[in-house]
Amino acid sequence: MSFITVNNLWKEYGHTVVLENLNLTVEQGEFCTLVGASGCGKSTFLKMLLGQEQPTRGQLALEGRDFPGEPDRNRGIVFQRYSVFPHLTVRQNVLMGLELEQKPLLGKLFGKARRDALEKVDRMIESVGLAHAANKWPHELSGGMQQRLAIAQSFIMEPRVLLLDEPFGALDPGIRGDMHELILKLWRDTGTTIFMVTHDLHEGFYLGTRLLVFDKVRNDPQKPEAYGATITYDLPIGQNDRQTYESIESSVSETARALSA
Ligand SMILES: Nc1ncnc2c1ncn2[C@@H]1O[C@H](COP(=O)(O)OP(=O)(O)OP(=O)(O)O)[C@@H](O)[C@H]1O
Repeated sequence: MSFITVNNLWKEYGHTVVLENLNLTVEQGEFCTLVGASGCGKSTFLKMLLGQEQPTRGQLALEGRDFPGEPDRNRGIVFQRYSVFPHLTVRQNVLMGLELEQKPLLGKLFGKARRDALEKVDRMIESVGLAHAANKWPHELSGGMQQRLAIAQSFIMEPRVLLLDEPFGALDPGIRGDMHELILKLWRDTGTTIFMVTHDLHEGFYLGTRLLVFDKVRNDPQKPEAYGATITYDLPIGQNDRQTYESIESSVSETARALSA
């Protein structure tokens, strides 16, 4: 049995078909990168994996059972825009998830439980390269550092599935390279299954283990909402040639033009 099974999955909003007939199996520990034209439903797919949206039709299974319909601690998400708490320091931001999990009502840990949690927090902060900034406030951090913090917040919860929605999209190209190394290191250390959306086809072509291209195979210019996107390429990373890259780039650009027309 596969870790994640997607079987003839559809997502519609009213009369708009966003995703159609998605079929996919993903094993535990894979790192899938999702690319595709803007509006092709990549974030919608992540939301279904998170439990924030439900499929209209088809099956989405985790270890053979329907995905839990609500977000839970097994699934974490990092967005492009920093999602940290502005009124908490770096250390408090990372501690927060553990406190809420262990003490959902009080939101505070005490004594040994707090010391143990803080040890874990400090190890995590160190591993994302923020040890020197542990007591700083989010507004004192650069964009890259805030994103490191958001990543630490997610990994501290040890999610089995981590969803990254364009996590590096707002960062300078120089910083993105460092972030790629960071996410690959954390992924290797933890074995978390990752789905990462990116608009950068280059990024999709080398980061992780597998590239999934979301694209429309049918399009009616008179009724653009009639057909959704599906997975048109499912390729192992590192085994792709120039020609494949160019044909993906050209078909994604064509869909992007059609969607923005
Ligand atoms: N809650 C909603 N209600 C109605 N339509 C929605 C809703 N959420 C998303 N959509 C529509 O679904 C389509 C896909 O959106 P989605 O954000 O998943 O695309 P995307 O591929 O992630 O785009 P981008 O790359 O720009 O983030 C869009 O046309 C969007 O307007």
